[in-house]
Amino acid sequence: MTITADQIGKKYRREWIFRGVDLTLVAGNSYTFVGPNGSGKSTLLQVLAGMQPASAGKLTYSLDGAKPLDEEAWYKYIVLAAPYLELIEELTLSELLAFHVQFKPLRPGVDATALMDRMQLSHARNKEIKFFSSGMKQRVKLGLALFSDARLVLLDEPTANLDRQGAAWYRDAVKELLTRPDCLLLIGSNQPDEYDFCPNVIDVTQWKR
Ligand SMILES: Nc1ncnc2c1ncn2[C@@H]1O[C@H](COP(=O)(O)OP(=O)(O)OP(=O)(O)O)[C@@H](O)[C@H]1O
Repeated sequence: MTITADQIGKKYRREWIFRGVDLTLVAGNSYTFVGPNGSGKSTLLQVLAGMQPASAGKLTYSLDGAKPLDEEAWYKYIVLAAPYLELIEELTLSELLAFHVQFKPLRPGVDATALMDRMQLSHARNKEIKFFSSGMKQRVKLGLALFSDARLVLLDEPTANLDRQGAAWYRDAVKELLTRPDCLLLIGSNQPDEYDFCPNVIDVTQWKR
């Protein structure tokens, strides 16, 4: 998977959040977008994920050097974990995982039982998500992102609401993901310990014009 951004920009009403973004993001690598609150990290991740349309420029996704993918097919390759994305609160954890895998299978060798175990949430399998603590919900979001069979993994504020043990679990899981050469990891963060393993740190304020 390679994502190419050619002069992309995003504006809300008259305000450009970023402009003139040129990027080539290649599988087997991780990239972290940093910048102060309100600088546009989440917006850029959402545009790169195709969840928000760019206001200018062109974004292309291509697989293994082949011709660019149709925009309608992008979602098949993407998982995103972010504080602003909601889980389905009425489902139990078991039901949520069963629902999720209908659309996005888990990585080979990982099933729902193993994933609950990896998330250290087996004890809560029959609890409705609405009764989960904020840290438990964050583990679910990260677990679904890190263990789904997706080529593009986007993590916005990955350790939000996690305790020290949860943050250590995140670091182990994300490092395991980085061993996969077919996977492209994008992170939005203000917390160095969320991305200190990442060699490509990109300040989004350079595109604020
Ligand atoms: N739907 C929207 N309509 C109007 N403005 C928006 C919208 N979404 C975001 N913005 C504005 O875009 C700017 C960038 O917001 P964004 O959430 O991308 O920043 P961020 O760097 O992720 O911030 P934080 O570190 O606080 O999460 C902010 O000024 C925000 O108010």
